[in-house]
Amino acid sequence: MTFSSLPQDHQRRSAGRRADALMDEDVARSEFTTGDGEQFDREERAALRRVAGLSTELQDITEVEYRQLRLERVVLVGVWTSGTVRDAENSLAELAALAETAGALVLDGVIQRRDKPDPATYIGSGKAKELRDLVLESGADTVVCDGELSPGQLIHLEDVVKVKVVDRTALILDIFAQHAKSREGKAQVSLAQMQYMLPRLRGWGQSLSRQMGGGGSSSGGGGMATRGPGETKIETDRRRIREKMAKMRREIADMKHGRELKRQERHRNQVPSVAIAGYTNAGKSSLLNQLTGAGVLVENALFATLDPTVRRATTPSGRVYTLADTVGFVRHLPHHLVEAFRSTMEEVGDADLILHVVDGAHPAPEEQLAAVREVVRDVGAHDVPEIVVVNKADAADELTLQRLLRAEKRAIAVSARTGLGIPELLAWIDSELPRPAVELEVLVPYTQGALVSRVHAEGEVLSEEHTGEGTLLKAQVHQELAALLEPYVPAARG
Ligand SMILES: Nc1nc2c(ncn2[C@@H]2O[C@H](COP(=O)(O)OP(=O)(O)OP(=O)(O)O)[C@@H](O)[C@H]2O)c(=O)[nH]1
Ligand SMILES: [Mg+2]
Repeated sequence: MTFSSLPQDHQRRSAGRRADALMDEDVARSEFTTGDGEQFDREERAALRRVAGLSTELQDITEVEYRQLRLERVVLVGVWTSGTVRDAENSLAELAALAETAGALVLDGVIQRRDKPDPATYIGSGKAKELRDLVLESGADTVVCDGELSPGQLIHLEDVVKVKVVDRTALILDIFAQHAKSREGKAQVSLAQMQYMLPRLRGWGQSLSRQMGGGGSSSGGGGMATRGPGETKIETDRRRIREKMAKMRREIADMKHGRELKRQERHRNQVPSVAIAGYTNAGKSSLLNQLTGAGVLVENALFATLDPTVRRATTPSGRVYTLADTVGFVRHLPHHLVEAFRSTMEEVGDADLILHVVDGAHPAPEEQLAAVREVVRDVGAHDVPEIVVVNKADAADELTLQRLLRAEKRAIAVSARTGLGIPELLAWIDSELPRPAVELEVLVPYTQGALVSRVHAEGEVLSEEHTGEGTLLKAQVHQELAALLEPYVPAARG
């Protein structure tokens, strides 16, 4: 990613770029909207509002030409049904970031105020024609809609704007497909893509049948032609896809079994686990790197991480725990994907502690917190203790930080970039990890040094003394370690 994808960057840029008369008019109009519950201004309803500053087109002509060779040129369109104009613009800015992450060049973005999306064409039919003009004027080859469209809406809107129309769901699926690395991650994404594709086959099938009809089918006999060849073709395609999906589900179930075993292993060793969850681009991977020194990919792009990474880490007091990085959340995460990515969510549900990372420099961090919590609740992780880690404190404004820390009882401000607040966070993690259950006193001979190290790493050492016979330890350890130490309990040796 060579250009910035952060929504707030768009906003910053948009603030300084409102010279254009049309935009000025829009800005002026937006002052009439004061938010929820108010009757929509008539003019507002009629207008296709241009969201300023969304274009990521570069001024440098050589770079533009280079990018035009390989990137799709897109225009974004959203239907704004509730909330303030800022909410609507944020949503479209996020869509722009998603489109860029998918490798597209965003030329323009518009939103329409409506009670609900038009059942036929998503935006109103009149607006769809205006959108067609915008597409022509900007030279776009794709329209991206900020929602999940029905198969019919996609087809009808495509008929009007005469370029490819994709929705938010398809876009996110595409990003996931580009980024998934592990075999399981890849399988899950293609399963989700097939699920999304299945009800939308009709459209492709229809145009296919038209083509075939034109070419003249070779079936000859009129008797069996009660069904068009196209329809038969769709049915075969559907069946093939269903079979493939079933096969894929079985494969995923097998892979899941392997992961399950690994997790049980970790459980048996009673290594406490901490899961990092949070909205996409909040800085989860950066935090993992800060806490463990791991070299996990950090990118100013949405969904840089699509496979759960688990690292071993040590608290300041020397206790070992595992830290899992997870896939980021996004609003309106396609339903099939929530299902498909349950695997990484399961890490979250199973953890002893959740570090919920939120980007303190984002314009709407509270919304991100809420969106993540909704999914966390969905996977049954509601009783796992949570620490809210307000990240990017170096870039966030002080008021926002104060507001978040006041609202969230268990929160801490950090910067994964500068290291600010990290020692405090580590100390907090240390105090939150479950305490080992068995307290014992042992005299471990010096030949068993490895065992002493394990007590340090996995248990809690209360006192340690080096005697002539070995290390005299008073410690709290988990069951398994207690069993290994059993022979060295002085009383047992008589
Ligand atoms: N200013 C600032 N930027 C940060 C900080 N932490 C992370 N970033 C930046 O935020 C962007 C996203 O960081 P990642 O760690 O990849 O975020 P993530 O939550 O893992 O993102 P996904 O895996 O894409 O969901 C990168 O450009 C980071 O450099 C911070 O403390 N301060
Ligand atoms: Mg990441």
